[in-house]
Amino acid sequence: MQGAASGRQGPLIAVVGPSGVGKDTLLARARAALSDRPEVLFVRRSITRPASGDAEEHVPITAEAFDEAERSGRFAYCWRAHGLGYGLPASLTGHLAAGRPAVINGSRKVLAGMKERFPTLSVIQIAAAPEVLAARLAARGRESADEIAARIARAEEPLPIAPICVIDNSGELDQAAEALVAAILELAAPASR
Ligand SMILES: Nc1ncnc2c1ncn2[C@@H]1O[C@H](COP(=O)(O)OP(=O)(O)O)[C@@H](O)[C@H]1O
Ligand SMILES: O=P(O)(O)OC[C@H]1O[C@H](OP(=O)(O)OP(=O)(O)O)[C@H](O)[C@@H]1O
Repeated sequence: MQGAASGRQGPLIAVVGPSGVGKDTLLARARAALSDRPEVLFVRRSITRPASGDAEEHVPITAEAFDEAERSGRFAYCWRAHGLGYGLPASLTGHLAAGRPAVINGSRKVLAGMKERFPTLSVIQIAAAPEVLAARLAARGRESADEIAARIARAEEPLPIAPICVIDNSGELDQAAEALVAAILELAAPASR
């Protein structure tokens, strides 16, 4: 509780990168690897998408319920992308206020606004070659061909905030997962020491 005593917010760690790069798969690995560090919160997002059995176990929410939750301030933060709404639970605010670290799957395009809201935000970027992304999205089978094309078109968008590191997930999942765990631990350390 050192962070709470000193008034310092815990680190908020956003893992970002284009669709298909492996964010959710890597986050699931990292969460399992850090199960002995319960103070590191892996945030469960509300998304206006039905549960799909993919690597992210999000909370499905209707568009109407999302709008209402946004209006009444029941998200710590929320955004829209790819025609969907994404919300972070209000409980995140208290977790950070207690000086504890949290990890989210973030959107590249809202990083600047998120940094204003959460000054302790750090960014970890995941990268992979565009042809790898296209193959993975097709194999994942969650989006239509048109939706996949739109997501690939956004693959090269620049980040509004410089990442503290870039992890290449074009190859072996194990290697990239190890790098992500190391990066999270380094960022999480000051608040949990
Ligand atoms: N290093 C990897 N090697 C092979 N397949 C991977 C790797 N990383 C992720 N995948 C697969 O690629 C697809 C997209 O991964 P996902 O975690 O859903 O990406 P994102 O959350 O960034 O869209 C999934 O089917 C996943 O199993
Ligand atoms: O602005 P962007 O960086 O493109 O990101 C937009 C949104 O898309 C991703 O989520 P989603 O679960 O819909 O997609 P993904 O798993 O294919 O990345 C990501 O986590 C963001 O919430």
